[in-house]
Amino acid sequence: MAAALQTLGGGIGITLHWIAFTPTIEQQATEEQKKKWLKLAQDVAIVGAYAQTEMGHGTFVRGLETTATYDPSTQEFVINSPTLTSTKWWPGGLGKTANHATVMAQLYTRGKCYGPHNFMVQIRSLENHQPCPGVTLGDIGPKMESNGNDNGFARFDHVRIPRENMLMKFARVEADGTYVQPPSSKLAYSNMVYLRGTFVMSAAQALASATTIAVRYSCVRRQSEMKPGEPEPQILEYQTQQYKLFPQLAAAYAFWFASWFMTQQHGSITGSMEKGDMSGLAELHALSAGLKSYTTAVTARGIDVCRMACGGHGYSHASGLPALFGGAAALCTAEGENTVMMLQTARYLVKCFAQSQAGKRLTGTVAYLSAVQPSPVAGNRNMSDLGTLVAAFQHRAARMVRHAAMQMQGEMQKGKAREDAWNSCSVLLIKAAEAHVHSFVVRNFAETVQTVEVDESVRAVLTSLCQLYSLYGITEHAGDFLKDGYLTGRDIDAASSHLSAMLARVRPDAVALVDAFDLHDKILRSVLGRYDGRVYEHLYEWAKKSPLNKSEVHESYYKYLQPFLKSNRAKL
Ligand SMILES: CC(C)(COP(=O)(O)OP(=O)(O)OC[C@H]1O[C@@H](n2cnc3c(N)ncnc32)[C@H](O)[C@@H]1OP(=O)(O)O)[C@@H](O)C(=O)NCCC(=O)NCCSC(=O)/C=C/CC(=O)O
Ligand SMILES: Cc1cc2nc3c(=O)[nH]c(=O)nc-3n(C[C@H](O)[C@H](O)[C@H](O)COP(=O)(O)OP(=O)(O)OC[C@H]3O[C@@H](n4cnc5c(N)ncnc54)[C@H](O)[C@@H]3O)c2cc1C
Repeated sequence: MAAALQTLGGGIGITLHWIAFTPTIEQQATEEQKKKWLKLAQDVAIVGAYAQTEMGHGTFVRGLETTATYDPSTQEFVINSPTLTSTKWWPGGLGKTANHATVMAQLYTRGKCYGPHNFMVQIRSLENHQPCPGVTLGDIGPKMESNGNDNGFARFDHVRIPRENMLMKFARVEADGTYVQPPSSKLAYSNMVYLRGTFVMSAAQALASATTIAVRYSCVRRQSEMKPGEPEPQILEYQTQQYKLFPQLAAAYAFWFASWFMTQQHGSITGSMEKGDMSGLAELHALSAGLKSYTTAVTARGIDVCRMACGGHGYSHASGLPALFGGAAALCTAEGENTVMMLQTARYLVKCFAQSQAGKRLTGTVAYLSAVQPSPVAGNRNMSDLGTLVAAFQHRAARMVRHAAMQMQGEMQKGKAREDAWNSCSVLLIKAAEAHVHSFVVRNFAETVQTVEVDESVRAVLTSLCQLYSLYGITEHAGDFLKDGYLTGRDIDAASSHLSAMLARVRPDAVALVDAFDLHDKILRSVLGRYDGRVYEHLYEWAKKSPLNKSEVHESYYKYLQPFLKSNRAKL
């Protein structure tokens, strides 16, 4: 049943039940509370939404307005939406599907506010699905994509819930209203860290789908003449088509491997946190925020490149690419707007840079910041060597982090407040954080292809893909590498020619590389990306099913066109 509903997910907004509501119970509820709600959620005996964002606040969680005020006389929390802008707005499934929600609200007890905490609130009757007393619900209306999901709104008019409905794994309120501090105030945000980590895999899968569609179609589609008189070639024979698609294909693999690392990191750091060791939380937050931001942004752009690479048929919903793009675009905003997330990573990098300046040896994904950076040397580097490529990306990131941090320090030395110095350097900070995440993705890609247990012939293909991804990044951001002379013009030229060679080397394996994603036609939902390649027959069948083709002469002719034509002809 649960599995069936999981597949139904895209239809009635149950997706967030699985990816946000249930994990929030797992991560924020006590063992006692899990006994009460977790199995109900896992068996879909209740359906939940993750209700955090409000009409007036999504990014700034500390600014949320919904209140949860503790009443010791009845040992209840009173959930209230005090203003219009406090209306919960956007949560998936909230409009019509969910009968429960974890509601993020400002906790008040004994007249003091302790910030945002999660509360379990039943929002609809389990008998007739009507909204519970004091709860107003609805759908927020059509969106860019994913209109099968009822992203909804909710207002609470002094709704009373038992004290035990506060998710109390970390922070607690005792029966008399005493607030018990959590080990870290940010543990209330831990489910967002988890969800951001899952977005990295969502991005990888979306880019894998788009490249599967575009590469397969590029082998079916023949167009133009490469040489006069010769048959029209597959469009994948054009170097420009390879230059559009293969870097996206390489990025799909790179992000897939990055999501493996993210999942492993999340498991080990949250495992340590369970034992009270919070030391890894800051790195986990910075990595998940940066990777989520970087991979979703590259994926959204990459899917649109794949759409354009399929010409007119790419613009048709038959291709599946517009829907993929709409879904990926949402990933750039949901679960932490990308700019804000990348600034969180920048905040961590500036902090680490200051620590390394004070002599601390850095570890983890920022270790390279305290490594002695090789001084810029003349060209003649081996630009096809993965070690050389990884070092170049780390040098670029370290230089940009140092530059942004020093720029900020300079602003403060001129007398600017820290917050003003931060704001006036935030474009530099974003670029430095992006360079940092990019260098992590390249390093992780290189380490994975060198260590993953595969046949050597497969390793060779993956190595070419990793070189292609890295060389594409260097040529696309050449200025960053040239700025301090670490790479020379000759190195960049060498990178470009190696990139061309990699395009040709990947070409014979391109279809195998997308087939390896093993995405069934039912998942791809694309006429252009069909496994059997029978595009044109199925494109025609698909078009014939268009609702407009139900009648030979559409009713709009009689209503609008016929009178319009008639009146125009009468004037002749
Ligand atoms: C933008 C945020 C992070 C700001 O939070 P705030 O409390 O204001 O923190 P500061 O920026 O002041 O930093 C203070 C301090 O806290 C650290 N920190 C922040 N967040 C975390 C965290 N999650 N884990 C650990 N540590 C954290 C930060 O690093 C600072 O540490 P210092 O040592 O430097 O002092 C916050 O408002 C935020 O997360 N906003 C985004 C909201 C969001 O993600 N909403 C998602 C809603 S659910 C959703 O969209 C679902 C979608 C599903 C779908 O569609 O599929
Ligand atoms: C498809 C979809 C599904 C969603 N599902 C859910 C859900 O299930 N549950 C839920 O609770 N929420 C959900 N959301 C809401 C989502 O989490 C928020 O929209 C997101 O966190 C962005 O917040 P916002 O809308 O307030 O954007 P804003 O923060 O208002 O962004 C507007 C602009 O302000 C900029 N900005 C904001 N703060 C800063 C800053 N400090 N520094 C620099 N620039 C800044 C941003 O970069 C952006 O350019 C969903 C949203 C979408 C699109």
